[in-house]
Amino acid sequence: MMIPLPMREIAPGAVHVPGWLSMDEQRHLVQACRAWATGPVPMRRTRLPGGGVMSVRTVCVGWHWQPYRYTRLAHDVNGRKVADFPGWLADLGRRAVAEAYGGPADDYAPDTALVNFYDAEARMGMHQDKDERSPAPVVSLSIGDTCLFRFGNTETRGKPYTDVELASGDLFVFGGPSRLAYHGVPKVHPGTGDPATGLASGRLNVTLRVTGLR
Ligand SMILES: O=C(O)CCC(=O)C(=O)O
Ligand SMILES: [Fe+2]
Repeated sequence: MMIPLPMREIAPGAVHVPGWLSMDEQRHLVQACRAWATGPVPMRRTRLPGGGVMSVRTVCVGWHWQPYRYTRLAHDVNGRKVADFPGWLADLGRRAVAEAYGGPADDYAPDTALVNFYDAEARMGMHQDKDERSPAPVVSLSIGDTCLFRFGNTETRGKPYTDVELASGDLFVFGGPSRLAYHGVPKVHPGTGDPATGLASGRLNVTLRVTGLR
Protein backbone atom coordinates (compact mmCIF):
# COMPACT_ATOMS: atom_id res chain seq x y z
CA MET A 1 0.00 0.00 0.00
CA MET A 2 1.27 3.48 -0.88
CA ILE A 3 0.89 5.94 1.93
CA PRO A 4 0.55 9.41 0.41
CA LEU A 5 2.87 12.06 1.81
CA PRO A 6 1.30 15.22 3.13
CA MET A 7 1.86 18.05 0.69
CA ARG A 8 0.89 21.65 0.60
CA GLU A 9 0.29 24.02 -2.29
CA ILE A 10 2.01 27.24 -1.22
CA ALA A 11 0.92 29.15 -4.33
CA PRO A 12 -0.47 28.00 -7.70
CA GLY A 13 2.21 25.69 -9.12
CA ALA A 14 4.34 25.80 -5.95
CA VAL A 15 4.19 22.61 -3.90
CA HIS A 16 5.99 21.62 -0.69
CA VAL A 17 6.34 17.89 -0.02
CA PRO A 18 7.88 17.38 3.45
CA GLY A 19 10.04 14.30 3.98
CA TRP A 20 10.12 13.30 0.32
CA LEU A 21 13.69 11.96 0.20
CA SER A 22 14.45 8.77 2.13
CA MET A 23 17.50 8.73 4.40
CA ASP A 24 19.31 6.59 1.80
CA GLU A 25 18.55 9.11 -0.95
CA GLN A 26 19.75 11.95 1.28
CA ARG A 27 22.97 10.09 2.03
CA HIS A 28 23.51 9.43 -1.67
CA LEU A 29 22.94 13.09 -2.54
CA VAL A 30 25.31 14.26 0.19
CA GLN A 31 28.01 11.94 -1.17
CA ALA A 32 27.46 13.18 -4.71
CA CYS A 33 27.55 16.83 -3.61
CA ARG A 34 30.73 16.21 -1.65
CA ALA A 35 32.38 14.81 -4.80
CA TRP A 36 31.15 17.73 -6.98
CA ALA A 37 32.40 20.21 -4.35
CA THR A 38 35.99 19.11 -4.98
CA GLY A 39 36.00 19.52 -8.76
CA PRO A 40 36.48 19.75 -11.67
CA VAL A 41 35.14 23.13 -10.56
CA PRO A 42 35.38 23.52 -6.78
CA MET A 43 32.59 24.84 -4.62
CA ARG A 44 33.06 28.54 -3.90
CA ARG A 45 31.26 31.71 -2.92
CA THR A 46 29.90 33.35 -6.07
CA ARG A 47 31.08 36.90 -6.75
CA LEU A 48 28.38 39.34 -7.73
CA PRO A 49 28.91 41.97 -10.44
CA GLY A 50 28.42 44.75 -7.87
CA GLY A 51 31.45 43.55 -5.90
CA GLY A 52 29.60 41.57 -3.24
CA VAL A 53 30.14 37.91 -2.50
CA MET A 54 27.33 35.48 -1.77
CA SER A 55 27.32 33.92 1.71
CA VAL A 56 26.31 30.48 0.39
CA ARG A 57 28.90 28.26 -1.26
CA THR A 58 27.89 26.90 -4.66
CA VAL A 59 28.93 24.28 -7.15
CA CYS A 60 27.09 23.58 -10.39
CA VAL A 61 26.52 20.43 -12.41
CA GLY A 62 25.67 20.22 -16.13
CA TRP A 63 25.81 23.97 -16.72
CA HIS A 64 27.73 26.49 -14.64
CA TRP A 65 25.73 29.41 -13.31
CA GLN A 66 27.33 32.75 -12.61
CA PRO A 67 25.42 35.99 -12.32
CA TYR A 68 23.51 36.08 -14.56
CA ARG A 69 23.97 33.35 -17.16
CA TYR A 70 24.80 29.72 -17.74
CA THR A 71 27.99 28.55 -19.43
CA ARG A 72 29.70 25.17 -19.86
CA LEU A 73 33.00 26.52 -18.54
CA ALA A 74 33.39 28.10 -15.11
CA HIS A 75 35.11 31.29 -16.30
CA ASP A 76 34.76 32.91 -12.88
CA VAL A 77 36.35 29.99 -10.98
CA ASN A 78 39.02 27.95 -12.79
CA GLY A 79 37.85 27.93 -16.41
CA ARG A 80 37.10 24.22 -16.36
CA LYS A 81 33.99 22.45 -17.60
CA VAL A 82 31.58 21.51 -14.83
CA ALA A 83 30.73 17.87 -14.06
CA ASP A 84 28.24 16.15 -16.34
CA PHE A 85 24.62 16.06 -15.24
CA PRO A 86 23.98 12.45 -14.22
CA GLY A 87 21.03 10.41 -15.47
CA TRP A 88 20.02 9.39 -11.95
CA LEU A 89 19.59 13.06 -11.01
CA ALA A 90 17.31 13.67 -14.01
CA ASP A 91 15.30 10.58 -12.97
CA LEU A 92 15.00 11.99 -9.45
CA GLY A 93 13.80 15.30 -10.93
CA ARG A 94 11.11 13.53 -12.98
CA ARG A 95 9.90 11.63 -9.92
CA ALA A 96 9.83 14.89 -7.96
CA VAL A 97 7.71 16.73 -10.54
CA ALA A 98 5.39 13.72 -10.93
CA GLU A 99 4.90 13.54 -7.16
CA ALA A 100 4.39 17.26 -6.64
CA TYR A 101 1.98 17.73 -9.54
CA GLY A 102 0.30 14.32 -9.28
CA GLY A 103 0.87 13.23 -12.89
CA PRO A 104 3.53 11.87 -15.19
CA ALA A 105 6.54 14.12 -15.88
CA ASP A 106 8.32 11.99 -18.48
CA ASP A 107 9.20 15.08 -20.54
CA TYR A 108 10.88 16.90 -17.63
CA ALA A 109 14.57 16.98 -18.53
CA PRO A 110 16.65 19.00 -16.05
CA ASP A 111 20.14 19.75 -17.37
CA THR A 112 21.63 21.81 -14.55
CA ALA A 113 21.83 21.53 -10.78
CA LEU A 114 22.91 24.30 -8.43
CA VAL A 115 24.26 22.86 -5.21
CA ASN A 116 24.22 25.41 -2.40
CA PHE A 117 25.79 24.91 1.02
CA TYR A 118 24.65 27.12 3.88
CA ASP A 119 26.65 27.42 7.10
CA ALA A 120 24.89 28.88 10.15
CA GLU A 121 25.37 32.45 8.92
CA ALA A 122 24.54 31.99 5.24
CA ARG A 123 21.42 33.53 3.74
CA MET A 124 19.95 34.06 0.32
CA GLY A 125 18.14 37.28 -0.51
CA MET A 126 14.85 37.41 -2.38
CA HIS A 127 15.40 36.73 -6.08
CA GLN A 128 13.84 35.13 -9.15
CA ASP A 129 15.36 32.13 -10.94
CA LYS A 130 15.14 33.74 -14.35
CA ASP A 131 18.36 32.93 -16.19
CA GLU A 132 16.78 29.79 -17.67
CA ARG A 133 15.20 30.05 -21.11
CA SER A 134 12.76 27.24 -20.38
CA PRO A 135 9.54 27.69 -18.39
CA ALA A 136 9.91 24.18 -16.91
CA PRO A 137 9.60 23.92 -13.12
CA VAL A 138 12.46 24.18 -10.62
CA VAL A 139 12.87 21.19 -8.29
CA SER A 140 14.42 22.00 -4.89
CA LEU A 141 15.77 19.35 -2.51
CA SER A 142 16.96 20.16 1.00
CA ILE A 143 19.26 18.19 3.31
CA GLY A 144 20.66 18.97 6.75
CA ASP A 145 19.66 21.95 8.88
CA THR A 146 16.12 23.25 8.60
CA CYS A 147 15.77 26.72 7.11
CA LEU A 148 13.20 29.41 6.78
CA PHE A 149 12.27 29.55 3.09
CA ARG A 150 10.33 32.59 1.96
CA PHE A 151 8.19 32.10 -1.13
CA GLY A 152 6.74 35.27 -2.54
CA ASN A 153 5.01 36.61 -5.61
CA THR A 154 6.09 37.28 -9.19
CA GLU A 155 5.85 41.09 -8.96
CA THR A 156 7.95 42.29 -6.03
CA ARG A 157 10.55 41.14 -3.51
CA GLY A 158 8.15 42.00 -0.71
CA LYS A 159 4.74 40.89 0.51
CA PRO A 160 2.67 38.91 -0.06
CA TYR A 161 4.85 35.92 0.72
CA THR A 162 4.52 32.64 2.57
CA ASP A 163 7.15 31.46 5.05
CA VAL A 164 7.84 27.73 4.91
CA GLU A 165 10.24 25.66 7.01
CA LEU A 166 12.27 23.42 4.72
CA ALA A 167 13.67 20.45 6.62
CA SER A 168 15.99 17.63 5.63
CA GLY A 169 14.44 15.50 2.91
CA ASP A 170 11.88 18.10 1.86
CA LEU A 171 10.95 18.67 -1.76
CA PHE A 172 9.74 22.00 -3.09
CA VAL A 173 8.68 22.38 -6.72
CA PHE A 174 7.81 25.70 -8.31
CA GLY A 175 6.55 26.00 -11.83
CA GLY A 176 3.60 27.25 -13.87
CA PRO A 177 2.29 30.58 -12.53
CA SER A 178 4.87 30.46 -9.70
CA ARG A 179 7.91 29.75 -11.87
CA LEU A 180 9.16 33.34 -11.62
CA ALA A 181 8.09 34.00 -8.03
CA TYR A 182 10.63 35.75 -5.80
CA HIS A 183 12.04 33.49 -3.08
CA GLY A 184 14.86 33.45 -0.57
CA VAL A 185 16.32 31.93 2.58
CA PRO A 186 16.33 34.49 5.43
CA LYS A 187 17.58 32.05 8.08
CA VAL A 188 19.09 28.63 8.71
CA HIS A 189 18.50 26.92 12.07
CA PRO A 190 21.89 25.50 13.11
CA GLY A 191 22.08 22.09 14.72
CA THR A 192 18.68 20.91 13.46
CA GLY A 193 19.96 18.42 10.86
CA ASP A 194 20.49 14.70 11.42
CA PRO A 195 24.18 13.77 10.98
CA ALA A 196 22.99 10.37 9.67
CA THR A 197 22.62 12.11 6.27
CA GLY A 198 26.40 12.42 6.18
CA LEU A 199 26.21 16.17 6.69
CA ALA A 200 27.53 16.95 10.18
CA SER A 201 26.38 20.57 10.09
CA GLY A 202 24.89 23.14 7.76
CA ARG A 203 22.31 22.91 5.02
CA LEU A 204 22.53 21.60 1.50
CA ASN A 205 20.06 22.67 -1.16
CA VAL A 206 20.06 21.26 -4.67
CA THR A 207 17.91 22.88 -7.35
CA LEU A 208 17.31 21.11 -10.64
CA ARG A 209 16.46 23.29 -13.60
CA VAL A 210 16.02 23.19 -17.36
CA THR A 211 18.27 25.82 -18.92
CA GLY A 212 16.72 25.64 -22.38
CA LEU A 213 20.28 25.92 -23.72
CA ARG A 214 22.19 23.44 -25.85
O1 LIG B 1 18.35 27.19 -0.70
C1 LIG B 1 17.20 27.23 -1.13
O2 LIG B 1 16.26 26.64 -0.61
C2 LIG B 1 16.92 28.09 -2.34
C3 LIG B 1 18.07 28.22 -3.29
C4 LIG B 1 17.76 29.13 -4.43
O3 LIG B 1 16.80 29.83 -4.42
C5 LIG B 1 18.63 29.15 -5.61
O4 LIG B 1 19.66 28.45 -5.64
O5 LIG B 1 18.32 29.89 -6.55
FE1 LIG C 1 16.40 30.57 -6.43
